[in-house]
Amino acid sequence: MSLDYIKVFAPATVANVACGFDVLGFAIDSPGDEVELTKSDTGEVRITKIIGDGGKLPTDADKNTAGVVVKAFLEAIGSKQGIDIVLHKHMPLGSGMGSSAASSAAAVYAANKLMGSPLSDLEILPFAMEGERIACGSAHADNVAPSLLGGFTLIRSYSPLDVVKIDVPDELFATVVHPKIVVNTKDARKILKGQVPLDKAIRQWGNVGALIAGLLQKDYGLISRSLEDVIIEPVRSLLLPGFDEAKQAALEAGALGFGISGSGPSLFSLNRGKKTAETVAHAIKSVYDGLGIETDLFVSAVNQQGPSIIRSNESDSAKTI
Ligand SMILES: Nc1ncnc2c1ncn2[C@@H]1O[C@H](COP(=O)(O)OP(=O)(O)O)[C@@H](O)[C@H]1O
Ligand SMILES: N[C@@H](CCOP(=O)(O)O)C(=O)O
Repeated sequence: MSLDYIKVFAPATVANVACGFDVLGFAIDSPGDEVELTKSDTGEVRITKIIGDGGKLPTDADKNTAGVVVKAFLEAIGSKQGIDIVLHKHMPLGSGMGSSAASSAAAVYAANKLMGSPLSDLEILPFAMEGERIACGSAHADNVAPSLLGGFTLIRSYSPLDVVKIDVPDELFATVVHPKIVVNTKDARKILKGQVPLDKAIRQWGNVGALIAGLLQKDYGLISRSLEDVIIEPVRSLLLPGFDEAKQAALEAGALGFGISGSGPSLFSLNRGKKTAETVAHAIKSVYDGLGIETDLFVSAVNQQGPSIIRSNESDSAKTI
């Protein structure tokens, strides 16, 4: 039986991880986006339905990340296959949890499977990056790489693309708090300065190297000392009400470190143990409760799986036998 229909989930992500602007990111278990892809004989890639976006997202396949990545993938493999896409959005747009990237990762992973997996997961990453270009004008990979490959990823180089997966300690848990305000990645990139003073660069690359060493050596003290961003956070935190108070509350509640998730407004902390991660989540929530801003809380280990197949016409037919 040929694969004609597939439904795939891809996870939300925390990009930057404090010191690693555009180079570090990790996946969490939930939330995430789902896509359903069905082969058609139209020869076109179409977004036929979007559920859960409140009507905010474009259904034009050239404007929605899910459509853009499938088109880029089909073109690269020289296929004229028609594909209909149903997108289930489970994340608000402009959340800082890699909402646009989760759609891209799910869609390109599903398309590759539907076409018989001609390419590896690493080979389809550049198509997922094209989704980010549409979403925010920059083809950064620090959300799409962990969403597509799972785990904690480091982009050593963009040209040529060189992605490294980093092992993390089992006891490491992330807290992600989404205050219900919107920050568009495009806008949050525009306010950044194009140049970095040497003293700040020295401090930042020291932190990136040490964070990776801390993760690999399971050295929580080193992880904690390295979760510091002296370049991006001082600028972007000005956009985020309650940021300083939330940071203080998270650190007092036992977080190893705290920062902006992606371009915000979501905030993240890394913690030793699930219990601490939950305590930290509630400490941050209290700050936002005090400001009258609603929050969604997520606590998760680093998701190692990346995308998962929820169903397909093959799995459906296997069930009916
Ligand atoms: N499938 C999609 N999911 C989310 N955003 C999308 C999608 N397709 C296009 N976009 C556009 O991307 C922008 C949101 O992306 P971004 O600001 O990076 O949010 P996030 O930080 O949640 O990823 C919006 O302008 C939205 O219209
Ligand atoms: N490195 C990017 C990451 C943006 O993440 P998002 O989840 O806010 O889209 C940046 O910081 O601009």
